[in-house]
This record gives sequence, structure tokens and C-alpha cells, in this order.
Amino acid sequence: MSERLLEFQAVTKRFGGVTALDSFSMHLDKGEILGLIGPNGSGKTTSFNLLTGIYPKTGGSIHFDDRDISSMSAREVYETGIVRTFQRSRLCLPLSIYDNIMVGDTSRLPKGLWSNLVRRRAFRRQYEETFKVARDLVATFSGNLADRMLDPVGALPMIERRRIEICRALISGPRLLLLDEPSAGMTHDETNQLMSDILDVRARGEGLSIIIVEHEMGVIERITDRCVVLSYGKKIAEGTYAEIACDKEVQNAYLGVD
Ligand SMILES: Nc1ncnc2c1ncn2[C@@H]1O[C@H](COP(=O)(O)OP(=O)(O)OP(=O)(O)O)[C@@H](O)[C@H]1O
Repeated sequence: MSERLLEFQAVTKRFGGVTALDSFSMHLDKGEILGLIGPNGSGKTTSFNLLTGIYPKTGGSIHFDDRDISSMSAREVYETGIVRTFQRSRLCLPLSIYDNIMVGDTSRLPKGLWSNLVRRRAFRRQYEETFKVARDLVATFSGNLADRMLDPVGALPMIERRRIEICRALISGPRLLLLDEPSAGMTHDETNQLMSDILDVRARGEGLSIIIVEHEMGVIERITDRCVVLSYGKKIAEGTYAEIACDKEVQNAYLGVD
């Protein structure tokens, strides 16, 4: 039987007069890939922002692995094992691949001015260890990228930048990965390649669960186990892609009818 990992119960978010999410309930099981889809402005990114502690919710509750995480800060949510990527790239372009990835797991790095100035040998050792961990992770996505760990990210094409953003999210060994429109700004072939990478990561990982917000329906059909459809902040359908794709309300609100 599948085990529940995440549960939204009647979650509501208002921004002044705008109700971005309206009593939204959904769940995610361990190891599942869930597609969160719907028209522009339907509340998908807001769901991620509430889940990751960016915004306080107006009502309802969010449980992760039986813990109430509704009022946690972004840092506390991250420490429970939830990480995300963003719709727009948030990489620091002049910094190296290694530096950008390690931003995702500062707990592995030596901290404090004193230890960095004085404990040079320990610093060097920790640097080498973290470099290897980051390099091994990058190599699972691209051998070519793993050979360029000290190159600035700004010199890389979009697909490589997306891979680095996903590596930055995965470096801390999370249990839930939130992907916000990973195909944005990429070609069809690049998107397909990235999705294969994501499926590989899930196949290798110990029970990594994923929620993906995506407008490319080919991507949703290919990689999700189940979908939840939002419209004007309300859930209008839930099921496999094949089920929601023939739902009349979903067709009217989002997919369109031929
Ligand atoms: N910080 C904010 N302040 C005010 N209104 C907001 C804020 N964030 C989101 N909204 C509003 O909440 C609603 C839901 O927005 P949200 O970004 O969650 O939609 P979305 O489904 O992710 O859309 P898209 O597909 O375009 O990314 C929209 O009406 C949006 O304008």
C-alpha cells in the first residue's frame, strides 16, 4: 500500500481581494510524481510558495510526513527535506558550477571566519570532499558538465543551467523535489532530455517524490503518475493524465477542445 508523504487540507491564500488558493486539498504519496497543472494564475506557484514557507497561508494546514509544517519558516521546511527549483533561473552567473550547487547545501561547508583562516588543511579537505559529492551528482546528469565544475555558469546553455539548478536542489539529499516549469526557455528536445534525467534520478533515489508544475502537456503525460488540476485557485480534477485529459471541465478550463 502507498504511504502518504504530503497532505494539503483546505489550504487558502488571499492576497488582499485576490483568492489565489481556495480551500485546496491534495496529497502526494512517497515515491510519486505528481503534476500540478492549470491555466495562468490558477495558484500553482502559490502552492509551492506556501509549501516552502515563503508566504504564510490564510487558512488550512499542510502536513509533511505526519508533521504539521504549516507555520514553518523556509529554512525549517528545507530542513524537513523539501527543496524546489524556480520558474526563472536563480543561478549566480559569474560563479562556478560547484559554487552554485553548494549554495543548496551550506551545512556541508566549513563555516566561520576563524576556521576558514586558520584551519587551512581541514578547509582544503572539506572542499575536496564537497567537490567530489557535487561532481558525482552532476555526472549523473552530464559527464561533460562534471568536467567543467569550475567554469562560470553564465557560459553554459539553458539545458545545462537547468541541470545545475536541479543538482543544487538535490545536493542536500531531499525527500520531496518541487519543479516549477522546468521546460521554460528550452527546446522540445532539451526538455525531453531533461525529463529523462529526472526519471533517472527518481529511479536511482531512495524514494524521492516530485511535484512538477508544467504547461507542456507532453511532459506531464510522460513523467507523472497522477495529476491535480487547478482553476481560479480551486481543484477541479484529479487522476492520471489519461483521466484528467478527457475530463470536460479540464478541457474547458485548460486543455481546450479540438
Ligand atoms: N505576491 C503576490 N501578491 C499578489 N497577488 C499574487 C501574488 N502571488 C500570486 N498572486 C496572484 O495569485 C494568483 C495565483 O498566482 P500563481 O502565481 O500562483 O498562479 P500560477 O498558476 O502559478 O500561474 P502561472 O502559470 O502563470 O505561473 C494570481 O491571480 C496572481 O496574480
